[in-house]
Amino acid sequence: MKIEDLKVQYGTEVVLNHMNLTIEQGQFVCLLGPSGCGKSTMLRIIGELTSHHGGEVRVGERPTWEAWDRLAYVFQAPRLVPWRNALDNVVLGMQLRGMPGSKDELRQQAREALATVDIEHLAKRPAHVLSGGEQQRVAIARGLAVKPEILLMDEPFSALDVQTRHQLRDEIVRLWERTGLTIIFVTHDVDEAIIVGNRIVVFSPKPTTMLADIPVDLSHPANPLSPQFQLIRKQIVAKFGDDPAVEELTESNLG
Ligand SMILES: Nc1ncnc2c1ncn2[C@@H]1O[C@H](COP(=O)(O)OP(=O)(O)OP(=O)(O)O)[C@@H](O)[C@H]1O
Repeated sequence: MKIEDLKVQYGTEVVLNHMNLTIEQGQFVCLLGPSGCGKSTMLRIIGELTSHHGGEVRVGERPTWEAWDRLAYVFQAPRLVPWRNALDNVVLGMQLRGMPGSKDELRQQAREALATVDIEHLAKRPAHVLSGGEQQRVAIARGLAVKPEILLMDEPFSALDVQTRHQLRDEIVRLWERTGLTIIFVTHDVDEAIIVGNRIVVFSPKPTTMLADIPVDLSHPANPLSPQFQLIRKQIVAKFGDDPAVEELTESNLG
């Protein structure tokens, strides 16, 4: 996936300008930066949910509007149909994508996607009675069921309680290691970025620039108590100097 000279402007405000980013297949890339710097905007552009005003975004050889079938999105809120059960929410996602197969075949694939996130046993439960963590697992299963090459995740765990957030971080890392998926993960939490990502792209506060592109050569999920973790943390925090944005990024939610 390649972003070249990207520009996004709303009215007179330029949110992103001259942004370049190349992501290789199989990377787990965290886009880290303070509120309002344009992380979600960049993700939405990759996912073709919003348009840009300059530059190019390509997935493989194709522009994003031709590559939508290679991408899946997981939002901060699970966005399930509340009266449908978990399985049928996943099937709906597949149907909206126009995936081929009979209803039974789609259901079987949906069941497999639920099993990937350990909630096959909840398949028949209506979405509105599921816990927040269970709902987010359904949302991840819905994303996986369309068999994407790139999973786009926009602060997917930030609305969850601490324990569930930790569990899902571990699970997404295991899933990434098992599947070789490319994951692009937006967060404003420096610890979360180091725990899950094998590469961290650090955005400055507005006017937004890329402050750093940091490889995380740790075994994942990374252990926050390890000296290597703390070293990378220091490296990121130093990029912000005295900027007050650093407080937001380091408000630890490690629990
Ligand atoms: N459709 C839009 N119209 C006008 N302004 C927009 C639009 N979409 C985003 N913006 C503005 O662009 C800036 C970047 O927003 P974005 O949501 O990408 O930030 P972010 O880094 O993801 O922040 P957060 O972590 O708070 O979600 C913000 O100032 C936002 O108000």
